[in-house]
This record gives sequence, C-alpha cells and structure tokens, in this order.
Amino acid sequence: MDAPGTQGGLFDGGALQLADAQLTYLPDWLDGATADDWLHRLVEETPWQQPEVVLFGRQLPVPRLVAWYGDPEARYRYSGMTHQPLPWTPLLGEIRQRLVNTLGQPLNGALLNYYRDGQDSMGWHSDDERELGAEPLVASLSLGGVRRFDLRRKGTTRIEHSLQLEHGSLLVMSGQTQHHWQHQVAKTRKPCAPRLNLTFRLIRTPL
Ligand SMILES: O=C(O)CCC(=O)C(=O)O
Ligand SMILES: [Fe+2]
Repeated sequence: MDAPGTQGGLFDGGALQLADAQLTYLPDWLDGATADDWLHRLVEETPWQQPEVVLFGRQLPVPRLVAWYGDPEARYRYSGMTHQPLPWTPLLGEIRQRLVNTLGQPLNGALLNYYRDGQDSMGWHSDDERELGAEPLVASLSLGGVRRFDLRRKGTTRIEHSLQLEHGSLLVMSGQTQHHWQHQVAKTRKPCAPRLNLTFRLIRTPL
C-alpha cells in the first residue's frame, strides 16, 4: 500500500487524480533501448546554451542547459527572452511525430533542458505564457537520471504531490493545470545521472 502523496495509488490509467489539474503520467511510454539511444544522440547533437537571467538584481546563468526547437513561427519566451526556434533535426522531428500520434494533438515547439547533475534544477513556475493559449498543452519526455517533479498550488508553498520522472516516461499536462498549479525540479544532494527533459508544446498565438 502506498502512502498518500506517493506515486502508486494516485493514478488511474495514467491520469493523476489532482483537483483542478489534468495530468497523465505514462512511465513506459518509450522502450529502454530507444530511450538510451535518443538520450545519447540528443546530448551529443544539441547546441546547448546557458542563458543568463536577472534574479534579485543579479545576472546569473540558469542552472541547467537549454535549447529551443520548433516550426519557424513558434517563437517562445522563457528566461525573460524571446527565442527563435532552431529547425527540427531528423531525430526531434521523429520524436515529435510519435508524440503527436500518442496525443492526437499538434505540437510545434520543444524546449530541451539538460540537468547535468543534482545541482542543476528548475525553480517553481507555471507554463502559462500567453502564447501557449488558455489551456496549455505540455508533453514532457524524460530521459536519463530519475529526478523528482514537485507540484504545489499557486499561492501556496506546500508540495502536494511529487512524481519520480523515469527514463522513457511521458508526463502530459493540459486543461487548467497551469492556471492552478506550479511545478519544479529541485536541486538534490543525492547522486544522480545526467537527465534530459523535452517539453513539447503547442504555440497557439505566434508573437
Ligand atoms: O524537467 C522537467 O521535468 C520540467 C521541465 C519544465 O517544467 C519546463 O520545461 O517547463
Ligand atoms: Fe514547466
């Protein structure tokens, strides 16, 4: 029997039972061999960047490496800047097509985040930028080391649910999720393998 708030017991056919949220977690979306292959190729072929953000008046590099890919119109604002997408590589085009087949929804951009070790992280946020529309669709594919993904209600500080995002897993956030909830990938002192996360999105209103 799982304790409340842990992974088992929360899911019913992949759907996370969380009020005012639409979350589906598919731990085995991708087979292990393909997940290994995609991880290694993407780490190698991606022109990683580490943009700087202004935080408390200081300019600091984000604590992870990033890249933005997409259709030409899929300009996207993150870390305080508007980013022109890199054109899809053959591999990313293939991944996108597999996701579109799974979701039955179009996707026109992907943010790649590379967490080199436990000190790389992503702070609390909602993916609620205007260009994602009223009900943002975010399909998040995790490759590599397992990291904890936390959820809290907007305006609160208590973590209500956590997920261990596994190698080859897919987490889909949709509906009202970004209106009511924030998520993070916190730093950890536990040793962990490098992790690559790809969040595919649908940019609905080109800037
Ligand atoms: O790395 C993750 O699992 C989360 C990434 C994320 O929240 C984002 O790209 O907006
Ligand atoms: Fe996010």
